[in-house]
Amino acid sequence: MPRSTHKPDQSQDRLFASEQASADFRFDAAVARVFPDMIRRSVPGYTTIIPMIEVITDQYAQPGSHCYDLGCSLGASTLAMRHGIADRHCTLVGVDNSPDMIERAEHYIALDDHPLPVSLRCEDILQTDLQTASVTTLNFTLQFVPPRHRNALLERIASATLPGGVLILSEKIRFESDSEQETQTRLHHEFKRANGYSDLEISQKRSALERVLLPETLAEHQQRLEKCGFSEVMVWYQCFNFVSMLAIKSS
Ligand SMILES: C[S@@+](CC[C@H](N)C(=O)[O-])C[C@H]1O[C@@H](n2cnc3c(N)ncnc32)[C@H](O)[C@@H]1O
Ligand SMILES: O=C(O)C(=O)C[C@]1(C(=O)O)C=C[C@@H](O)C=C1
Repeated sequence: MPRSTHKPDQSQDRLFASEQASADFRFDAAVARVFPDMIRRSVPGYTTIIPMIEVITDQYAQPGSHCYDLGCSLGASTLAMRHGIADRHCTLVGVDNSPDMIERAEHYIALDDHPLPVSLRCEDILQTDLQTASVTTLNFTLQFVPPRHRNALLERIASATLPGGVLILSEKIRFESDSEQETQTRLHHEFKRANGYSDLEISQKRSALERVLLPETLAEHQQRLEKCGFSEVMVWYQCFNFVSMLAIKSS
């Protein structure tokens, strides 16, 4: 009998499949390698949110302004912004502090045949320079920023945003009501199960994220966005405990 030539798919997320000592989740080389598969199978609505970032960017990108994708990972949200900007003359910047993510993002961006340049910065979004912004995206990034730094970051984004400009903020949220928290978490875990994750994978990833992904309530997000200088805040998408908001600066 010939030996099987079947090779495991290196791009499939099996990172939590075998029993392991709990360590904090990090955006390292192993995560970067499987990230497209991981985020699609873990975040309900991710495959809807990405194309809608293009639609929203198309509505709000102002010629001559900057557009920022903060925590761009492999550039999925950056590319959606690039296509939304189309032929307007904007400066598109993707920022991530994981060198493993930025290295792979360079590759994905080069494969996307489009004339608008993308400038990638391997920097901390808490430090990166922001100016004359019309569209800024934080697609599942703020949740990883330590809570004590979130206010200053959003103030900096709001003050760099031009009148009529927007912030697209997607986050995992928690709920005030224990019963809703329990139900929405169960539904999220069912989504992961339906996407082929085992109970062991779900529980080990949950432990790894416990100290690094710190969700807040929708009310906390909305109040802070308004306090930081956005005049209108709305939820444009929600699936279970994952939401995306649009925060608009008045024109
Ligand atoms: C869930 S991923 C974002 C997914 C991506 N926006 C997308 O739509 O595919 C979060 C990213 O934020 C980055 N990140 C977290 N904290 C950061 C910080 N302080 N500065 C820069 N990047 C950060 C991580 O390295 C990671 O790549
Ligand atoms: O909350 C979870 O269980 C997740 O796996 C979510 C999440 C995220 O929201 O960013 C966590 C880490 C990875 O970036 C992919 C997905």
